[in-house]
Amino acid sequence: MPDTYDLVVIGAGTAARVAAMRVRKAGKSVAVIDCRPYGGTCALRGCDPKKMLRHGAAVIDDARRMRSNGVVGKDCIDWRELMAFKRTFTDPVPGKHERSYHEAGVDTYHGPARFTGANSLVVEGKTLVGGHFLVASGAEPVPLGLPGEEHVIDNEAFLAIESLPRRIVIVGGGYIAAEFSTIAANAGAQVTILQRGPRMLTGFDPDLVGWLMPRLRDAGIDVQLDTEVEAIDKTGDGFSVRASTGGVSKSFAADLIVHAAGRRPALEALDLDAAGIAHERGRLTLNEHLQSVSNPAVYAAGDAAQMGPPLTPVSSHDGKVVAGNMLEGNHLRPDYRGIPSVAFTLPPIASVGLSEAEARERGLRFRVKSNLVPNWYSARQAAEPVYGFKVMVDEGDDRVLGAHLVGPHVDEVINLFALAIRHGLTADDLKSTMFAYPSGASDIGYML
Ligand SMILES: Cc1cc2nc3c(=O)[nH]c(=O)nc-3n(C[C@H](O)[C@H](O)[C@H](O)COP(=O)(O)OP(=O)(O)OC[C@H]3O[C@@H](n4cnc5c(N)ncnc54)[C@H](O)[C@@H]3O)c2cc1C
Ligand SMILES: NC(=O)c1ccc[n+]([C@@H]2O[C@H](COP(=O)([O-])OP(=O)(O)OC[C@H]3O[C@@H](n4cnc5c(N)ncnc54)[C@H](O)[C@@H]3O)[C@@H](O)[C@H]2O)c1
Repeated sequence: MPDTYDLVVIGAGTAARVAAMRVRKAGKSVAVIDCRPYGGTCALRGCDPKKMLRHGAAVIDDARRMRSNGVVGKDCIDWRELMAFKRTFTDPVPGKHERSYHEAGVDTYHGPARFTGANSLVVEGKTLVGGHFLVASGAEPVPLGLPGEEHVIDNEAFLAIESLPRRIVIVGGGYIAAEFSTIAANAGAQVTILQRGPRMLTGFDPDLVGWLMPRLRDAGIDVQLDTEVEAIDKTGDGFSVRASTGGVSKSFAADLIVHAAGRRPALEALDLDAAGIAHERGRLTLNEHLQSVSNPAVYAAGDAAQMGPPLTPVSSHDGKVVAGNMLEGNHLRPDYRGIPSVAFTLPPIASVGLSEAEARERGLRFRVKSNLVPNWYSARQAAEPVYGFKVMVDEGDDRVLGAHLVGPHVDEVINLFALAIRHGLTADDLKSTMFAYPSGASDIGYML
């Protein structure tokens, strides 16, 4: 006999949890399935563990900048202890999540889910029939398609390594490369980033990325741009990563090679065709309500849907949208305006709203204020050599179109610009707000 539910959710990450709990609260029967420990990427293999390790790196970076400014002593990280600190957060997550599902009356299943029909899937050898299905299966690293790819570890493995190797090569130059290199280099590893494009962090403003790069290099990170990885060979004492820059071959010795070359929706194992769920080039084909265009019982959310940027707040937002649509019929659409994004480098770099290039492409009339300001108090009090901004304001209605920041506190300050963009505040609204002084926010008036 199949078990029947109003909603069957594939995945137990952020998007899944928000949707499952809302639908259950409305009195519906819900099952959640995950093939990994409960909690998802953010809590177990992404944002949260990464930021705990990064805090150790930040202490080292702080101490180095304050050297000759009153801070003395040896700065170093005990990697094993730092990892143990991380586990104080991550270890309890699966148990806590699963308990809270049970307390709410949600059934939990463990194992890979695979569709067997338009309204059924199989997990743990059991068939589950659903009124609705939510694909919240997240994302996975893109296959590199290189000889020796099996020697490359992913984010999950990196965030769990028990001892820090001496030489680390990172394939790719986006968020994960920038953040993991910051952690590893400050913890004492020699890190090389191999990025195939002409710059790192392509989702961020190019001028600000340019200002940040010397800080990565000062931390000891060797950034090789326009460098495409081609093959990985096992050597006597580790690996050799073969790459090419403008047709010239190079090789890099490594003890550990980390994947940071992008992620794609995790859909392959689901057998979407068995349920008649349309997909194209590795992405689900969804309507504006995050519902499959070909199987109306199926919705998707978060990294699996990739309608918005693959970030945790987006997964949570999507979860609310799909829960509302499944409960009351399609009436909600995701609203992706003003989503802030931060790469947690040292210092962090942040962005929200339109880029300068997008604003120009749209033919908008706007003013841009941009400057590198290490002489401002916020930077000086932290002996931070990199502090800069670029803010665009519409010439017509004075609304903030986009804000791009690099330097101390910008991972927090960007949220005030996000508030302004999402709620249509003007530059004047922001300028006339009194922010606590001295704080990162107290610089906002001077950026507009
Ligand atoms: C290293 C790293 C750092 C990040 N840092 C940040 C950050 O600082 N800020 C931020 O906003 N975002 C960050 N992100 C992105 C963020 O983690 C994701 O956008 C978010 O966690 C996605 O949530 P989700 O619910 O869509 O999917 P997930 O949390 O990935 O959940 C999907 C779940 O589905 C399960 N699953 C997949 N296939 C199946 C199957 N066939 N059967 C059963 N279960 C299945 C998986 O095991 C997984 O647990 C980071 C990502 C990474 C990789
Ligand atoms: N702080 C955050 O919010 C955060 C942190 C980590 C990850 N994430 C999410 O996870 C996603 C994946 O992160 P990511 O860093 O893996 O991807 P990314 O898309 O940010 O960057 C991947 C980079 O790798 C390069 N690349 C691809 N193949 C290559 C090869 N063979 N050789 C050299 N370079 C190659 C690409 O040109 C690209 O610039 C991000 O899009 C982001 O949404 C977010």
